Amino acid sequence: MASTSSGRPDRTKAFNPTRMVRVVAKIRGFADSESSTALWISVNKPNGEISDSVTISFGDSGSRKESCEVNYCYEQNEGNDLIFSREVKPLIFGVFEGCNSTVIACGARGSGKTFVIQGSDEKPGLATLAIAEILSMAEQNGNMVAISFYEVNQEHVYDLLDPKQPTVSILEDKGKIQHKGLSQVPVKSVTEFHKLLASMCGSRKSIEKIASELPCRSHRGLIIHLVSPSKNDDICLVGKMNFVDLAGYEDARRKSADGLNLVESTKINRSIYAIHNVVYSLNANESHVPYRQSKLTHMLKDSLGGLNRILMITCLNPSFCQDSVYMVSLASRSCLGINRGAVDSTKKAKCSTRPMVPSSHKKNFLPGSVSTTVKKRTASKVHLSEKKANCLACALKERKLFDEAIHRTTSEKASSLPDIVSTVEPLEQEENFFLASEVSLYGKDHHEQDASYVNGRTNALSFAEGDGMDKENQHFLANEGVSPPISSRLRELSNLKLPCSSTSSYDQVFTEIVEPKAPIMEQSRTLDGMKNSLVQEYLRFLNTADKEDLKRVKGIGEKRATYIVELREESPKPLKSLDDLTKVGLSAKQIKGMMKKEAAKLFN
Ligand SMILES: Nc1ncnc2c1ncn2[C@@H]1O[C@H](COP(=O)(O)OP(=O)(O)OP(=O)(O)O)[C@@H](O)[C@H]1O
Repeated sequence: MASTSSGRPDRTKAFNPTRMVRVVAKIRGFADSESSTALWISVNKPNGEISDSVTISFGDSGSRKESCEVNYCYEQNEGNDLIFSREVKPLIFGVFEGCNSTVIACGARGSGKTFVIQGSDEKPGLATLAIAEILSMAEQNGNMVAISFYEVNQEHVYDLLDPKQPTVSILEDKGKIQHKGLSQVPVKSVTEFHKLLASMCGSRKSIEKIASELPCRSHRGLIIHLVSPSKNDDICLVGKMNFVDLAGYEDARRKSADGLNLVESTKINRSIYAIHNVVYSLNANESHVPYRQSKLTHMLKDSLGGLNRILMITCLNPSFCQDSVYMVSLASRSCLGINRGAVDSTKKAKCSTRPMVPSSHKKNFLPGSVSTTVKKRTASKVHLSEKKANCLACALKERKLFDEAIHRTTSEKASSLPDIVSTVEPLEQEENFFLASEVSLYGKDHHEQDASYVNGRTNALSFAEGDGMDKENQHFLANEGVSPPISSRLRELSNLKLPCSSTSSYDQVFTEIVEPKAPIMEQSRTLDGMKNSLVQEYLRFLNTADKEDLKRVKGIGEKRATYIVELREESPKPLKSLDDLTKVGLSAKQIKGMMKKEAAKLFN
């Protein structure tokens, strides 16, 4: 352990001033029940163990290869103890200096998150190893240690150490975050820590049966609070170490193994996107960090920004899993900014060490993009029965702490139900929002539909708002605003020298060079193909883009963009052909005009 002569940790070894976020991957070992098939993941570590950036590729040599970059990747044979000594121990030194750290395990379902964070009796996880280390260091330094355990389920936070608490409220006062109703229990030894875990497991038995039949995807967190006496006796520095075992990512459209409905599943995925968005924003030094996009990120706010440290461990299934690829690509996106970052020495101390990525570059750098839309929603728009159903599921849902502990009995849950139903926390009341995440990279088609379910409104906007749209109609042909990505793409395609109509360029190219056997048929077939592909691309964009991107398309203003987003609640792909654009109030003439404008050569 690095420490100064006074016994305090050596800060210089704990901090790398240019790195706030580190993203590593861990390929899980095979579980006993699995047959060890050929691995579909390969890792390229250009500098071996000291590589600061490694490439992970997916698929065997014969199939499609996708790849992405992370800071490091731990392979199957590399255990929690190695990850602990290389990744977590340095963070612990920071905690003793009053600097918070957060270790987040993310990944698809069954990718080994719990195994990494909690581990097993024989192979303790990172949280267990950390508490042992922190307690030992605390003893030497005369610090006090306390812990909190919580679960975030469907945007409700539950105290796992106190079953009587209905929900934990996240309050913010001048940037300071309070977890109202979350207990902190002092811990003096690892044995005490294990006893606490065991006591939580005790209440599991009575409800195990019910719990096994109920939804069980949730985020689990451990906070290790450290109170350090400073040189100045009257001031205590408090450092926090967080461990978060995120709910497993699962494509919301697939039938959930634990009976979650689409809304519940989408909500979980949104909160997973939210934490990635926060990490990305911090990493990219964005002026606005979207902490309030989910309960978990709001809760962790004071452990994520500033000089605090984040270790994101993206867990990978050893057998093929598209969700795993998707998750690691999200995590990779968060870490790309690190490698391209530069220190902005003009910023204040708190920010000066954060990597800077010019905002104009951010989108271009990234292999994928996650765009977010925060939408305020009033309580009245939530159907009460749906809300009750969700609350019921939340209240009855039980899961072990890092998969072992259950904190409430059925009767306690039942008795707390009215509270839960009637309790709307300030955040939810005022900012009951939805995070729309649109992600494109691997498995794009497969996953992007989550974005389509982002808006909880069940009633489609009526054409009473048509006035506004009419204005948009009048406006759009004259509007020569900023071209959205789709426009550029359409133009790019339409600018190809294609056998489309009797344009001079086509005539020149084809009359001079080619002697077509059946020119007219060939030409019209190619033309139709191109037209069709442009139309499909355009429709796909309309079916998936977020509101802000939609608004950048000519002919689509605030009202129409809102309406398109709302249409998606009823069907993930409401616009299947150009004719369907009439659903959003565009006339056939306008549609033709719009397509002509974008791809004139094809639509003449
Ligand atoms: N390194 C490993 N070696 C052997 N088995 C492992 C390893 N990591 C995980 N497993 C096993 O794989 C299974 C899934 O692991 P785990 O429960 O940690 O995944 P998870 O990502 O937390 O799942 P979920 O998303 O459902 O919460 C478990 O049976 C676990 O014991």
